[in-house]
Amino acid sequence: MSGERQGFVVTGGLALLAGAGRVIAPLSVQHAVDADLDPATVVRAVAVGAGAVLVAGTASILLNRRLHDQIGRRLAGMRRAGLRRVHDMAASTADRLPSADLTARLTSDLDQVTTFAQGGGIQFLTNAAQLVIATGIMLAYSWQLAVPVLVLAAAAFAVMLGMQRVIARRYGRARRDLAELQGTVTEAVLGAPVIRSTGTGDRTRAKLDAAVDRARDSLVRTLAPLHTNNALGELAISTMTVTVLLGGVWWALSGDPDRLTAGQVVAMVFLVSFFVRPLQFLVQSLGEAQNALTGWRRALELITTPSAEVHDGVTLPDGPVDVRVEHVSARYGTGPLVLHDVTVCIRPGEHVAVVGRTGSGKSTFAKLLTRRLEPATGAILLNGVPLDRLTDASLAGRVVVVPQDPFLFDDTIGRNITLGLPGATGDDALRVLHDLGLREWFADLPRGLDTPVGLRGERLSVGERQLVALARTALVDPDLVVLDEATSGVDPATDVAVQRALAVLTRGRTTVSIAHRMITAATADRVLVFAAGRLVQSGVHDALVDAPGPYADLVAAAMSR
Ligand SMILES: Nc1ncnc2c1ncn2[C@@H]1O[C@H](COP(=O)(O)OP(=O)(O)OP(=O)(O)O)[C@@H](O)[C@H]1O
Repeated sequence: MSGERQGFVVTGGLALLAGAGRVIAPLSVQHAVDADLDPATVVRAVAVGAGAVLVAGTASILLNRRLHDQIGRRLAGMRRAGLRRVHDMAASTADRLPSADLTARLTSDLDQVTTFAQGGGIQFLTNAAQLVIATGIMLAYSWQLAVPVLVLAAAAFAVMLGMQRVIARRYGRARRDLAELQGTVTEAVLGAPVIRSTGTGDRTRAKLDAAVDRARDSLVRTLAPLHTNNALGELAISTMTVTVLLGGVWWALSGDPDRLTAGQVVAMVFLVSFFVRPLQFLVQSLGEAQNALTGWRRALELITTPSAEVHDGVTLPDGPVDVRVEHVSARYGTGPLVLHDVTVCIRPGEHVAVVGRTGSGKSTFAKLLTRRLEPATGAILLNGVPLDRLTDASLAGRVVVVPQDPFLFDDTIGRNITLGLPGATGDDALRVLHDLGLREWFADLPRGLDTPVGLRGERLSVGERQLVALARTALVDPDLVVLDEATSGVDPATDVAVQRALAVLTRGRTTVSIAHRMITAATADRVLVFAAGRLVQSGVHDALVDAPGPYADLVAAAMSR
């Protein structure tokens, strides 16, 4: 037997023991009653009953421990795998991927599974076992009394199930209203300065009040079916008890030789409640079980989404990188094409500046080069190898992106610079800062390399964050740099430092700069001009600026600012 199957058998066995232990009590009572409460039989019955309770309790504890342990381990594994997938997706896609949403969804899905499995799930198992055993004993005692009980139970089950669906629907509505309330509160808190400065406090308060009222109303609406269901359970128990009692007594009086003994009638009455309570519980927790199952399925779906990482591809051939873009067009998701039929070659060591109006497709072009977006048509080749066949491992450190606002980890400047190169030391960081002409900037730092940058680098300005990212990039010594120039928040002194560092970094290295300032375009080897998703001009600054066309217009617009 495989380990997993053996595990199921042990779990099932423990659940049966726990369920059976509870059902022994009515049997003991029956023996005691049928022996006319003979002291010896009563003592024996009590001893058996006590033993059964002990066995049921122990089985329950063992089952609890076992399930807690196994479920905990399995869910932790799923959480790890799921978060890894979210991280991979965030690193390898340019779509506006709601990674935070995915993480929140995974967390709540798995929490749902945990809550059910560790709480209701264990009870679900023992109650199911109890239901099966109680049914078996009732049928063994008297099918004549058991059948009406089962018919009544089936009817009660059907009604309770229908009611449960209503409850689930109303709970769903309540959950949506609560989420909306949460969203409204978050918006009001985050937008507080805007709300105050625009004098729209009253409107916000009214919106908040309405959201609170909606959430309260929909929560209240769940109560009526909930109470009805509980009442239905009680009604079912009473009806069945009366049926068994009246039926048993009437039968006893009929003088039928097969009639039940007094003890058996009493035991049947007990069994009815041992039968209906679990039924009620099962119906009530069916919704939770369904939610848990949906959560489990959604988490699995996320975990098994194929990874975009390339492990078994080709290694990027050594040396400076040449880039060939052949008839490439691109789109986001299922949206329209935002880049059309772009063809361009970038020589090894060439510094190309990409310019164009906002929305013209510059960043999309950069994302394509760094494999954060797949071309819809056409191909991109690095050193003659299609980009989608290059392994992630061979691209790491050789193709590097410097975003507009680089991400820094909550650590020191030194460690943020050295993190890309395993084994790099503070001396390496100092050397690279020196090479990039950043010693002066560095000298002004309060604690040198040990200066903490804060969460996401918030203690540094955008320009300074770019300086750290440029130093990090220079230390890794990549063959292709794709740089998105910062558009704002860079003071003149830092700007000079950035330009100086850039000049060193791009020297002899294939570089694609998304240039937001004309100075960057003017100092690049070549300028690519994009307009409405098309590459409309390509050439050196001096030649383009003198010819009438989009580039000359852009330069003129920049000068008139
Ligand atoms: N993640 C995305 N999902 C959907 N559409 C996008 C996404 N990113 C960009 N776009 C769309 O693609 C087009 C090109 O955008 P892109 O960001 O490449 O332009 P850009 O020239 O870099 O602009 P900017 O200078 O403002 O950054 C635009 O119409 C934009 O709305």
